[in-house]
Amino acid sequence: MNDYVSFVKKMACEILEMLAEGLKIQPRNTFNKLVMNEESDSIFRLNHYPPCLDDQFKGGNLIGFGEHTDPQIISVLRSNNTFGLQILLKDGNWVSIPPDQTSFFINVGDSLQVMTNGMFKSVRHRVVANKSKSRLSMIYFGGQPLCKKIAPLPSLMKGGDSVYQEFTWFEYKKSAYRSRLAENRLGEFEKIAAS
Ligand SMILES: O=C(O)CCC(=O)C(=O)O
Ligand SMILES: [Fe+2]
Repeated sequence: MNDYVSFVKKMACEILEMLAEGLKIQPRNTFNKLVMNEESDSIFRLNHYPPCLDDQFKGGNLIGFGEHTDPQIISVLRSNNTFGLQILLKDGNWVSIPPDQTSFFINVGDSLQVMTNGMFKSVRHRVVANKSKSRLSMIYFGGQPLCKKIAPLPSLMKGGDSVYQEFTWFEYKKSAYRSRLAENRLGEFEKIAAS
């Protein structure tokens, strides 16, 4: 397991470096150095969703993991071949992500959304229970140290305004623990546009 975590951490860092390069951010290690920092608040989670019998569905979706956005910078998910993960589209529809045990599913976290001033979105997702098969997933969440300040990068504001106030990862977590899973945890840090 330690080997797997080291591998996905390295991959997450390489992806973050490529993102910075694509966005012409200098230095190129702006994002990945946060995850590589010895004090980075990264976690690894294993989820198991047992199959749910038909009569528990009562016609609707039975939720295995409620809707939310991932808080950290980047999430690297792998699952078995069981459907369940869905993402919310802008039009309000949920779409299923086809499971593929040979692929990684990469998610932008709230922190990356803030650092890119909303250019990259942390997509809302959830897991619905499967009627016949159990789902297993493992996710590495690459985060920053608790004391690190999170704010939009000046080079990405291009003369526009910052959409978020600066806050520390510790402040985000403190406020997230007080909130419900489905809440927009960035709401508290959004700047109100002057009218
Ligand atoms: O189990 C999954 O596919 C996703 C779980 C998830 O979104 C999470 O652990 O944050
Ligand atoms: Fe998630």
